[in-house]
Amino acid sequence: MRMTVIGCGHLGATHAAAMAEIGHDVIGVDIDPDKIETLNSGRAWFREPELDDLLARHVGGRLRFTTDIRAAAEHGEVHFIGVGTPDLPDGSGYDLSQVFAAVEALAPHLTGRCLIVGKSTVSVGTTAAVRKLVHRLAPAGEAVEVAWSPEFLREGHAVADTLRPDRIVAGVSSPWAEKTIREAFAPIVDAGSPLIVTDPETCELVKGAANAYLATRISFINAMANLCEATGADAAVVAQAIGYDTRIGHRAMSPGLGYGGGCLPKDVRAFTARAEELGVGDSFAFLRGVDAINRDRRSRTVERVRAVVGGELTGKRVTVWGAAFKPGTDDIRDSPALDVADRLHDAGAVVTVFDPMANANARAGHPDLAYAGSAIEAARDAAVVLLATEWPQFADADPEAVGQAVADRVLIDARSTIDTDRWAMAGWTVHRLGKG
Ligand SMILES: NC(=O)C1=CN([C@@H]2O[C@H](COP(=O)(O)OP(=O)(O)OC[C@H]3O[C@@H](n4cnc5c(N)ncnc54)[C@H](O)[C@@H]3O)[C@@H](O)[C@H]2O)C=CC1
Ligand SMILES: O=C(O)[C@H]1O[C@H](OP(=O)(O)OP(=O)(O)OC[C@H]2O[C@@H](n3ccc(=O)[nH]c3=O)[C@H](O)[C@@H]2O)[C@H](O)[C@@H](O)[C@@H]1O
Repeated sequence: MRMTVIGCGHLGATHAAAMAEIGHDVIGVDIDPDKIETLNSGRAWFREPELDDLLARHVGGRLRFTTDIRAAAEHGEVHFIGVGTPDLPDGSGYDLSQVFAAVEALAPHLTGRCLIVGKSTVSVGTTAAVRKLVHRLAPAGEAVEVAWSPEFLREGHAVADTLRPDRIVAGVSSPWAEKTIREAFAPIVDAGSPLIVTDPETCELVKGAANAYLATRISFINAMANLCEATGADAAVVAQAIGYDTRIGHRAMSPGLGYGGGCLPKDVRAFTARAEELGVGDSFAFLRGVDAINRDRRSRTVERVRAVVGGELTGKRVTVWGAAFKPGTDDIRDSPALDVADRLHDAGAVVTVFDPMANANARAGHPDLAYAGSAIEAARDAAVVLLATEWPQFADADPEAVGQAVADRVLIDARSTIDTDRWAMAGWTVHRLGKG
């Protein structure tokens, strides 16, 4: 099929490359010429495992990128929308301006039958609003249909999650839209991923529900972490023990510093705001708690560092291992690690950060912090090392080699990832968040 993907960021560039991989003829569109130039050279403008291989394989063949929305409009039978949907600064919902700008740019060039498929995360009711706009602006009128098929990929696993998703969900309004979506995703469905076809409202709510539920699990175990820290108990063991119940499971249950990134935090807030707008805010009041617990973990982490260095941060050398919001990416959007690093810096600590992938983005966005080229270099003369992003190379680091760099062998594991005994054998005092 001939397809376009509008918005070539973490979601869109990955989706475009994956659609080419399964045999479609794809044009990716973005408003940022620098991103387009990088993508047309066969690599992504951000770090994502496997993505550059796919881009290198297909760019110049059945995949190309452009800023020319008109050319793209003429090319596509299916137009995916993958632009950003940040939350509004006052937390009252999504800022949908990128979605509406993309549709306003695309629709006037649509002169024949085609399907617009939203992939961006939006609140319930957005498909209907987009459909109305499209029918007003497109010369082909109602021959242009609008469906939604939200994305569930995780950064760091984006390619695998797109090519072999746990499920695909599509919200459609006609048999033709369903048939077109089935054709678009056929190779993925044939390989075993279930495709759930539903109405657009249910589909929009599936995405909101999934992220709200994942965030709730993480905040639940972090509320347990608060309780464990107050009682001398161990939240990691609680998570492990309850997780053996197959109804509960072990994933998205790791206690520590809490969730960050460009999605879970804003999606929880926007979902809650939309429920309030629709008069069912009381049913989702607990999600305000989920968000509050998550924010509080960052404050508690700062306080733990302060306590460990003796109550006064001014002039104390603190190493922060990690800047990305999670391992496997250079994405620093709403990164818990950098938020804590900033707060430590603001409280007078001398903070040095190292991240295996995200140093450059962190330096650009947080220029007041100091950065090092390796985990050991970052630890030089430190009074405490804070492991803030769960990169495996931090857990695997040689405690003796790091020990020779630091002033004091004191480590705070904010991600429940360190083998405490191994570090203790090398003379380290290890504090683990979630353990009293
Ligand atoms: N990053 C992720 O892991 C996932 C993201 N999502 C959702 O996907 C959407 C996109 O997120 P990301 O890819 O992370 O954002 P991003 O910020 O990486 O990418 C958005 C892209 O859209 C481009 N853009 C903005 N306005 C445009 C327009 N009018 N026309 C064409 N391009 C335009 C931007 O230049 C940027 O390259 C959001 O709704 C997000 O919640 C959903 C699942 C996973
Ligand atoms: O809508 C989205 O954009 C995506 O949001 C998340 O994906 P992602 O943000 O890439 O990362 P996760 O692996 O879910 O981690 C999010 C945050 O939670 C933290 N986390 C994760 C798991 C855990 O047990 N504890 C915990 O604190 C991570 O460190 C990270 O900061 C969802 O997992 C995806 O399914 C979804 O598509």
